[in-house]
Order: sequence, then C-alpha cells, then structure tokens
Amino acid sequence: MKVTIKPSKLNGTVKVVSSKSLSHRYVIAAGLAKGTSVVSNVLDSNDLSATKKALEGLNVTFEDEKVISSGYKLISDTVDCIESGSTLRFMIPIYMLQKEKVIFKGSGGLIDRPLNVYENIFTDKGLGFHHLEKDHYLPLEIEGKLEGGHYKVRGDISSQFVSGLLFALPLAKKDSIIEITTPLSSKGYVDMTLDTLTKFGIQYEYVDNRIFIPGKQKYEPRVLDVEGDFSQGAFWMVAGTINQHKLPLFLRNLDPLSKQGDRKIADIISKMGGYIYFQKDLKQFVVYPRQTKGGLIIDIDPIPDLGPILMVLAALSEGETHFINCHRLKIKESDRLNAMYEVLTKFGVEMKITDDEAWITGQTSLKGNLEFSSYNDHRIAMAIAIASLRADGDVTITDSQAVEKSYPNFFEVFKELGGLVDEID
Ligand SMILES: O=C(O)C1=C[C@@H](OP(=O)(O)O)[C@@H](O)[C@H](O)C1
Ligand SMILES: C=C(OP(=O)(O)O)C(=O)O
Repeated sequence: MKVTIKPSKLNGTVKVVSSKSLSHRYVIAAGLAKGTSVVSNVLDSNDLSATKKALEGLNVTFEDEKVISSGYKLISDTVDCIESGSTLRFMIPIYMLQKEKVIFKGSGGLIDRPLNVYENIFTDKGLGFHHLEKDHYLPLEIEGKLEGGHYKVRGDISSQFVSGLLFALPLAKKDSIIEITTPLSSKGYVDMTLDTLTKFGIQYEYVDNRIFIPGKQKYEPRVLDVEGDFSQGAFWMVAGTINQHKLPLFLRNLDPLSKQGDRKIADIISKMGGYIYFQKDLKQFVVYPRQTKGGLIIDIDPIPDLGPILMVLAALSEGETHFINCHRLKIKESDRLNAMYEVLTKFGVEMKITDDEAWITGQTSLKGNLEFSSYNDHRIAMAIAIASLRADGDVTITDSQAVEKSYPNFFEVFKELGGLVDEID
C-alpha cells in the first residue's frame, strides 16, 4: 500500500490505541495462568496476532476477551513471530520450559535482529540454540528444558531478553537469579514486565542488578484492561505541537501515571517549549501548536521507540537538538538512525549522524512533493506522516502498510482529524 498526504492541518480528539507492550505482557501472563483470565482492549495488530498464535501453540485459547489455559502444554512445534521482536524474545524462554524441539521463524528485519544474549546463556547451560541459516538469526531451533539457576544477562542490547526470562523463570523447577551484567537499556520495559508479574501473583525480589525469582510459582488468572499507548500517543502529541491549526489536539486513553517509560514524551515536549497538559476532569492530554526550541540533549537509551518522532520534532524546533545513544535505533525493524537521516535530509533538514549520535538543526518548514519508503518500519511511516504536516507539498509513503505492526488504523485516525490522505493498494 502507498499513501499520499496533501498538506493538512489536524484538529479534534484521538482515542489513542491500546499499548502494544502491555497487550503482549497481559496476554502472555494470562496465557501462563491456568484458568480463564479476561483481558480487555488488547491491541489488534500484526504483532499481537503473532503473540496470540504463539500462545495457542501452548494450548491457550482466545474467546473474545477471554484468555483460557488448561495448563502449559506444547501443541505446535513452530512459532512464527512475523516481525515482532517482543514475541520472539518473550516466547523463546517460555517455549524452553519444555524439552521438545521448536522452530522459531520470522520475517522482514526480524531475521537479523540480535538473539546473541540468549544464545550465550542457553548454550552455556547446555541447551540447544541453533540458527538454521548461516547468516541470519532466524529460523532458529531450540531444544532443551530451562531449569532455573543463575543467568548472567547483558542488559544493553535489548531489555526484551530480561523480560523473556522474567516471564519463564517463575515456572522453572529451581529458583533463579537474573544478574544484569551491564547498565540496563530500555529499563521502563522491564519495569512494565515486573509490574505485570506482580499483577498476576508472581513473586520476585529486585536488588541492585539482580532479580531473584523463586521457582515453581503459579500465575493466577486475572481480569485486566490494557491502557493506551504512550509510544503511539507520542505521534499525536508531536502532531499537535507542530500542527498549523490554531486549535489543540485532545488525546484520550492515556494514563499520566502509567508505568510506560514513553510517557516521558510529554515532559520532553514541554522542555522544548511545547504547550501540553493533562486535563484531569476530562481525562485527556491537550496539545497546543507551538514553536518549539532545540538546545536539548536527548538520551534515546531509555526511550528508543520515541526516536523517530522526536527527530521530526527536532527538525521543526529552533536551533540544534543533540541525540545520544542512538545505536539503540539501529537494531529495530529498520536501522532507524539511518532511515531518519535519509528521511530528514530528503525533507531538506540539516542533520549529522555518527554511529551513536545525531544532531538536527530545525527549520520552519520541510520540502514537499516527495516520495519516501516506510523502510518497512511502522515508526518511520508514522514519523513521515506527522512530518508531512509541515511539508510544502504532497508527501507519499510507499509500503505504508508497515503501520499494521502496531497501529493498523493510524491513517484512518489521521483522516478523521482532517488529514488529506489518498490510499492506493
Ligand atoms: O519490551 C517491550 O515491550 C519493548 C522493548 C523495547 O525494545 P528494547 O528493549 O530492545 O529496546 C521497545 O523498543 C519495543 O518496542 C518494545
Ligand atoms: C521495536 C519495536 O518492537 P519489537 O521489538 O517488539 O519488534 C517497536 O515497536 O518499535
């Protein structure tokens, strides 16, 4: 699919889509709890379909909002994670709670996203972990049973390795320690996992860089609701800020006290001179258009998913904005640092990058009448769409269906707000 966006101004109210990260976590924990849980407002997207299918392979069934498990049992020996890093890295240790061989598959960029952290710790424990194609991480064959014990885990490649172990180890026979051997990147996501475990009755103790997890625990079925997604709300917050409409955007379904690390977006916009606040009585964020200022150093390490859209904001903020720890952006669905460099320089923006940093000098408008690739990356597609609000002409995005990974109706919402979008199949 391809979309062409004509110069548009957005106005109105968005009910922000459900959190991808919490949807993954709640259905996984519910799937590991014997009995019936009820999880409402689970995100309906490609990534969540992959996680649900992976759970079905362990004898979990889904009926509307019900997640039903009659006990952990392997019924499928293949798991297709499509392009979802969370599904892959969360489900590997969970499938390793039994001893049979299982093949993990994936597509797009996922086949090359790192799995070396698991490879090191599982081969150390004598478990099977074999890449079936020489130059790619996937397909992957795993074999052997995770028994608990002491796991030394690097935390600087992806927090998803820590989260995956955290889901599985409470069900292992023996007690475990996860020792995080480097500073933990994307820490907010591990906090979300720990919070989910607590909600489902799992015990652990987190002291310094070690998480102690008693074995032989049981997940308890629960009734829960998935809140809105700050990583996705961020696109609308930046849209509301850079928009040339006189009126604000109103964003509903976001909890300002959420555990999501990406709720930081509202503070960053404020620090850059934006005007955004939470209106308690109406439970909504209100975002007014403002000329924002650069001059900030933004550390991407804890908030990698905000990278692309913050770069768009920097491109339209006065002065220079400096981004650090950008290597984290290179191992997502695309190399997001390079992709944003190509996108913004094509829009006419002055941008410099190294392997780990970026400097963006803002300007008042962007070039138009341009065609961009989505890089098959949902966050790049959405960032280009929001940038188009300040382009001097039409903006076309090819492979725009990439948004189906996390926000299938993104362009419909864009249109409902007054965006002029033509879609071509
Ligand atoms: O645990 C999660 O839900 C996620 C963790 C982050 O990945 P990393 O830990 O690899 O940065 C984030 O980028 C991803 O979109 C979702
Ligand atoms: C990187 C992302 O997700 P995942 O790692 O689950 O593929 C993302 O949503 O931007």
